[in-house]
Amino acid sequence: MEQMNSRSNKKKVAVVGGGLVGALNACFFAKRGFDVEVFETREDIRQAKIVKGRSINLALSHRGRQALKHVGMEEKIVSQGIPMQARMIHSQDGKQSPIPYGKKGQYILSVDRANLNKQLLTAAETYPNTKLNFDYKLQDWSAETGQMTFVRSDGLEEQIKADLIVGCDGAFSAIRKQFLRRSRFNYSQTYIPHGYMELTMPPINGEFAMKPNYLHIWPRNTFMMIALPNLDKTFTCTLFMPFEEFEKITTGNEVIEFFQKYFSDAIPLIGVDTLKRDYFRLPAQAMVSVKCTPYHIGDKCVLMGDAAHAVVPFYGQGMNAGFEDCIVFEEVMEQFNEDFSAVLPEYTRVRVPDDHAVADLAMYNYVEMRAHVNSRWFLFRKRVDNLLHFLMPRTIIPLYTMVTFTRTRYHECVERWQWQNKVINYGLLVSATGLVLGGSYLLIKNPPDINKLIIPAEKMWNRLMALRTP
Ligand SMILES: Cc1cc2nc3c(=O)[nH]c(=O)nc-3n(C[C@H](O)[C@H](O)[C@H](O)COP(=O)(O)OP(=O)(O)OC[C@H]3O[C@@H](n4cnc5c(N)ncnc54)[C@H](O)[C@@H]3O)c2cc1C
Ligand SMILES: Cc1cnn(-c2ccc(OCc3ccccc3)c(C(=O)O)c2)c1-c1ccc(Cl)c(F)c1
Repeated sequence: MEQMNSRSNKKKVAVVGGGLVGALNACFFAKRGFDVEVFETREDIRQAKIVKGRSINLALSHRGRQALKHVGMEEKIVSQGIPMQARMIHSQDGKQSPIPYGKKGQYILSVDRANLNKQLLTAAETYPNTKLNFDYKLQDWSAETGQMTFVRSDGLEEQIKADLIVGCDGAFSAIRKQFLRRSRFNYSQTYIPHGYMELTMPPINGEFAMKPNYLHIWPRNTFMMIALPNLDKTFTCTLFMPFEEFEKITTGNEVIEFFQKYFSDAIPLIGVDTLKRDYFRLPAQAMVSVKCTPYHIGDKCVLMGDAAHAVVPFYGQGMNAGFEDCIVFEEVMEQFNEDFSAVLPEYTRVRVPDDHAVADLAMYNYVEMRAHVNSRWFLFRKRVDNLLHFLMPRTIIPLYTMVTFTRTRYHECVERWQWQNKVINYGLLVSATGLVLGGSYLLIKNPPDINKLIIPAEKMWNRLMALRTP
């Protein structure tokens, strides 16, 4: 049965995918008065019990909040999130070191993924010109006619047409498949060797097991773990580790041995039995990075969110970038007066460099943290970042601050970070040179009495020898 757009003179927009970005996008288009229909393959999660295999909570930061603000959802979502004002770095010896993110107002929020998705779906549904369709799986679609074929769980097919198709169907997008059949569509995907597993840290005596207003990080080079707080006073711990390491651990005792070696302080907080049980609840999940361009086909279809740019989660920006996609598209719609034939190519031109930059940043972070970052290095880097920013607040802005607490375009964050690194390296070179020249000048001007030097050195040597155990 073909459904034509006959309900209003406004064009019909079909949002494929009712996840985080699709649900938010529906609000953006509905707010503009379009005739919006959302098609989601899953059942309505507001009636379902648990959404298996998805990260349970997420870090929401400035970019995502600005998008929520545009549709009047920021306050509601922020009120249901838990602020994380600093990182809490867990060293291997169990020491915990807080490092603030910046000024008082600079914090990220731990938000529940399922709750956020439900709230956004309900917000979309409040618009009279929006309809949500669940159990609609996109099978195929035509770029020429804008006709989509959906299959239902009873096997029935349904053809539906729209003036604009917005692909928000995630990293393994069915909408994107049509793009892959076309020439001059550039696409790359990378699965990283690490997987992730989520473990729950229960409350202790009804209270959070750790300080709640922190992003807890256990950086162990190859292995990393983070913990974000939940409103029910649990923490969701995410363990990142190469799949081959996950596969080596096959018994409960091996889980405990592994945690004893790398995350010993977490064992009493998660609990031995909980740890042994949760570790085998679900297998480790894969992480993929997807980059593609262009994001549009003609004036018919545009990709947003993970369908356009799935990123590895080592910067906490995937959802924030997808939410920012919605703002950028909105800005271009305003600029080109909703003329899709102009809006879509301009959206690709403007947004691709930034989404590729955040994908590269996330991958860079993954490589950097896996290779170099243990707790000592993490602390050192962040303290240096914060000190330089304190000394030269307008010249040196930590990369993480630009990405997380501003709407500076992602690609400009990278450019500025590269420029700042040059300034810092140049400054270090000049100071090192000054030290060497100054030191040499002083040595030449007032040469030391070598005899005095020799005696202390001799005395030091004798002391060292005396320390030697027989
Ligand atoms: C471990 C992990 C931790 C993360 N942490 C963070 C974080 O801290 N902060 C952050 O900003 N981001 C984070 N992310 C990234 C974030 O989860 C994603 O960027 C975000 O979910 C993307 O939203 P989306 O709507 O584009 O895609 P999805 O959330 O994947 O939604 C896609 C929707 O489309 C539906 N769908 C799929 N195929 C079809 C079809 N054929 N027909 C109809 N519907 C379909 C799906 O059912 C789903 O509902 C994390 C990701 C992972 C894996
Ligand atoms: C979910 C979420 C939200 N933000 N971040 C995040 C990411 C990177 C960071 O620093 C990079 C760096 C630290 C030290 C040296 C170089 C780079 C910081 C920080 O500065 O606190 C915070 C994460 C996150 C996600 C996964 C892992 Cl594994 C992780 F550790 C944290």
